[in-house]
Amino acid sequence: MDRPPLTAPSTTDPARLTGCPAPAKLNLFLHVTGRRADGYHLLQTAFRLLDWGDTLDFTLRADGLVRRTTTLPGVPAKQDLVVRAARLLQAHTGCSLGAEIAVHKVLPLGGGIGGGSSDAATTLIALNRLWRTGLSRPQLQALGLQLGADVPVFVFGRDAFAEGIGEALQPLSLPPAWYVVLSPGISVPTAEIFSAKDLTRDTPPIRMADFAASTTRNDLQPVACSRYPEVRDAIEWLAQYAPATMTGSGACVFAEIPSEAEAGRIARSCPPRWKAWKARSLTRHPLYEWLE
Ligand SMILES: C[C@](O)(CO)[C@H](O)COP(=O)(O)OP(=O)(O)OC[C@H]1O[C@@H](n2ccc(N)nc2=O)[C@H](O)[C@@H]1O
Ligand SMILES: Nc1ncnc2c1ncn2[C@@H]1O[C@H](COP(=O)(O)OP(=O)(O)OP(=O)(O)O)[C@@H](O)[C@H]1O
Repeated sequence: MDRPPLTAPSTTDPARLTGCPAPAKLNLFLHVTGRRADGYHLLQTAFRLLDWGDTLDFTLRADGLVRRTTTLPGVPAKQDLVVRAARLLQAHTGCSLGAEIAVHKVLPLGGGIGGGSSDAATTLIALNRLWRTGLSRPQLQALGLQLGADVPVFVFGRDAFAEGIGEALQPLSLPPAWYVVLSPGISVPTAEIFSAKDLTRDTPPIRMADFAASTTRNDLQPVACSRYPEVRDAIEWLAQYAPATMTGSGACVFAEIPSEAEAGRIARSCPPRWKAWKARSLTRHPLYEWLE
């Protein structure tokens, strides 16, 4: 069955925001160009937002408590990026209000499609509205960066060419596209891939203008494939249909497909041990208009 598109919820109830979308992202390419003194890696990447994601509900609490009302296997509430995002916004603004947060998880965990990061960004955007804390988009991007390198792009809310550790963002105009995203059913820990001895860390920087014409790749892919053969197998399977690449640090892999019908056919023919979805690109984050 087709999914309805991710859209902003109605905001008529001042105490509740229901069905706030948290879209997935793809890294169309990812080059590791260096390493900072603190161990974080300098990257160049193109982020593409997808019309496929989690949804979150927020209910105001007057007592200042932040409570997660849903469970996420393997992730205690205190470590959940949505709870951490809410507490960070509270601490940063001195806000005395709290919230109940329900996360309706659709995106696979540890998939390189930024699920946790996007949930965190949606929490920052939604609570900034519910709590009337009035932070601007750049202020929320900076706050998001404290939670993870992938959070700022979701607050930025558009496809982006990224540098730095992924936080220096320039808007990227890309034609609409359909993708098949395939999850080989495993989680790949991002830190393990970045810390691998055999990771190439000296790819020469490209210019944003050259992105489409350059030969690009995901520098994290060979490392993930050698440690997690399922990722390599998934790329090989999808590559029968179109050039296939890993997103982020894996485990998901994707390919751009010329039509929705073909993307649907490929997704349906995915081997039963894996999961595949068709997904359309987004031009803007569905909550884009909630920030100036
Ligand atoms: C691979 C990507 O998904 C590409 O968009 C991101 O770079 C990862 O972003 P993320 O999951 O938000 O990552 P974080 O939670 O900030 O970092 C997880 C771990 O990955 C490593 N890390 C992450 C980002 C980066 N530019 N360099 C790194 O070396 C660090 O060891 C860090 O401890
Ligand atoms: N709300 C959340 N949703 C998913 N994972 C979360 C959440 N909060 C904390 N986590 C933790 O973060 C880890 C990475 O999850 P996530 O799904 O964001 O990975 P990812 O798609 O590889 O992200 P990225 O592309 O940003 O590296 C999970 O394995 C989990 O332990």
